[in-house]
Amino acid sequence: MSQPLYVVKIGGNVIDNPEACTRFLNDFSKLDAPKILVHGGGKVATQMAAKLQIETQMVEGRRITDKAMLDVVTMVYGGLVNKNLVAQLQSFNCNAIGLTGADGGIIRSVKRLVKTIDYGFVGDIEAVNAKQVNALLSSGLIPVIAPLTYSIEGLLLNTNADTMASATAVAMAGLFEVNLIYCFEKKGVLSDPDDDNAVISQLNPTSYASYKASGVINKGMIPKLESAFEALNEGVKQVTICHADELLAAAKSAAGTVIALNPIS
Ligand SMILES: Nc1ncnc2c1ncn2[C@@H]1O[C@H](COP(=O)(O)OP(=O)(O)O)[C@@H](O)[C@H]1O
Ligand SMILES: CC(=O)N[C@@H](CCC(=O)OP(=O)(O)O)C(=O)O
Repeated sequence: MSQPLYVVKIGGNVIDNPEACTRFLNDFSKLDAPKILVHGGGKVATQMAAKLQIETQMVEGRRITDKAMLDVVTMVYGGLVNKNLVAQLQSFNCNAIGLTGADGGIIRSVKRLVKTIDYGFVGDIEAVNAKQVNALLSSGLIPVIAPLTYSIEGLLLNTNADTMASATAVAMAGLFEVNLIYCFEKKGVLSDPDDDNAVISQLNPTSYASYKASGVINKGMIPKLESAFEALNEGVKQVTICHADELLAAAKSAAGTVIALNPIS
């Protein structure tokens, strides 16, 4: 059996809350296996853009990214957020190295082309260089990956952080037994968006389709779940969506929503 690897994604609402973010990073540093952190930061980018009088527009969980917005997200994700996470992890004895998908050529994408919507500088992931990521892990470093990728034409592209985590988990599944954990500010996927305790303990494609059709699952939860199912379909061993304070319990399948391809008996 191959070695375990955690791929953990932390969302923007937690990053925007300094105390919650510090608690999460402390727990992340305690995960007792090789690990990778993929971060978002959408909320911070929206706030920074507003300060610069740049309006944010999201379509189906993705940010419309013109050149001005690309400059904002590059500064916020690749700089401010990524480097602060790395510095804090160092204080927890976790030797983190901050990277965008362009660094070390780890995540390549193509400019997103959708006939009806011009997303601008947004990337759809094409390839993850698992060998390069593994070289970092082998030298004892903990990769902390910002949601920016590169194209073969040399563009830097804004890329949904949930799909970055899923694609990274899938690529690493060839080398490790991967446990993918999405952490955010709710206790899991909720059956009632107004009740923070209404956690769905297991979600499969059939129950997902029905919650989505009824509007219970919406917005940013859609790319998160679609990338979660894709990860399982492509060899990732376990996928969980949980509160950032419950990472260590979720790592033992004891918290959050477990995503499954078939109903779990
Ligand atoms: N059924 C649901 N359960 C939990 N959250 C949901 C649900 N449907 C929609 N959401 C929304 O999805 C958001 C998470 O998506 P997103 O904002 O992209 O998170 P992240 O910051 O982790 O990337 C939650 O903050 C919540 O508002
Ligand atoms: C293309 C696209 O939408 N990119 C995302 C990347 C950040 C992200 O995904 O952040 P969260 O995980 O905090 O939502 C964005 O700019 O919002």
